[in-house]
Amino acid sequence: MGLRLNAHGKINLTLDVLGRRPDGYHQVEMIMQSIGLHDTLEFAYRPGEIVLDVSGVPVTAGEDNLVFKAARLLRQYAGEQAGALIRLHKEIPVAAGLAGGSSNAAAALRGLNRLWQLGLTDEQLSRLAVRLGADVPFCLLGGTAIARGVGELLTPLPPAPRFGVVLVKPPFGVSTAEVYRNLNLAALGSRPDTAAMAESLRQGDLSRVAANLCNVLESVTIKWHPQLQQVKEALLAAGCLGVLMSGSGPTVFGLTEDEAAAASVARRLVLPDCQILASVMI
Ligand SMILES: C[C@](O)(CO)[C@H](O)COP(=O)(O)OP(=O)(O)OC[C@H]1O[C@@H](n2ccc(N)nc2=O)[C@H](O)[C@@H]1O
Ligand SMILES: Nc1ncnc2c1ncn2[C@@H]1O[C@H](COP(=O)(O)OP(=O)(O)OP(=O)(O)O)[C@@H](O)[C@H]1O
Repeated sequence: MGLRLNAHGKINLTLDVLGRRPDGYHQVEMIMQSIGLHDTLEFAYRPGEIVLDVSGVPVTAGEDNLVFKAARLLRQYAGEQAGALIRLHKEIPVAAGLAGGSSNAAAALRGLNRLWQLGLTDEQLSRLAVRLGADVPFCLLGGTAIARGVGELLTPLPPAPRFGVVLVKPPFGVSTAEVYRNLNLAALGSRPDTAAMAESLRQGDLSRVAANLCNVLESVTIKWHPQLQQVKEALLAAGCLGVLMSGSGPTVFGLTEDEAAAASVARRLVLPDCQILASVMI
């Protein structure tokens, strides 16, 4: 297999919801951050058919896999004679709030654009990306960015420090659609200060970054799963400087000075049934 791409997960350092649109989607303002944890996609040309082979964390290999959907979308430009064998190896937990599927879709768009020599620009790919999911345009861009609109209007921020990230994935998933649907916009409680978070990142000030972590979707997911509050407390007790739920959850993350400190916290944590991973902001 000639072409190999990493598809990185993300965490949300802030997540604010500004309103509900007539189509049911929500206007958001959030600071998104890529992390080292990644899946891998390999691409080889195959005339006339798209074949997807999945290994690692179990996920559908059928037509509802986002890699398949991305390939279908791009094939409109390549023609039916174009095809590919795509090998997807999954490490990112599924339905976790880490954009695993979205990052796979973004990597599929990038990989097949190259494999089929389509020459689509980043802007063209981004317009296709949002049709696959609100997080997919960010996953194409990567790094650190403010996302607005439904998540597709991106303002890149300077590269953030490589702070360590401890990820705790409880033994259940949540539906992003259900979480948004149950959000009470009239009673959001504390809201993120996006500008203050962007400035804290620019200064590389971990204690200020920690103090500005805020995600309004916690009000829904933690109410449904109060054990997430205990996970947050356990991460703080184990030495993380700040903790937050990522996206719609249920993964909770803690921040440390660097990846080695994250690995040390991950080794010390005892949270039965939870998956615990050490990673880094990239
Ligand atoms: C929670 C986040 O992951 C934070 O980055 C995103 O806002 C969600 O991104 P995503 O999972 O890629 O979202 P999609 O797959 O496009 O949408 C899943 C469902 O979430 C809801 N949704 C998503 C994004 C958004 N801005 N408003 C919404 O209301 C919609 O009900 C949608 O049917
Ligand atoms: N390649 C894929 N990897 C993971 N999940 C996929 C993939 N393709 C389709 N899915 C489906 O997408 C749903 C959401 O999975 P995903 O891991 O992307 O969730 P998530 O991390 O909560 O995403 P986000 O943070 O973007 O909301 C799952 O129900 C899963 O079956």
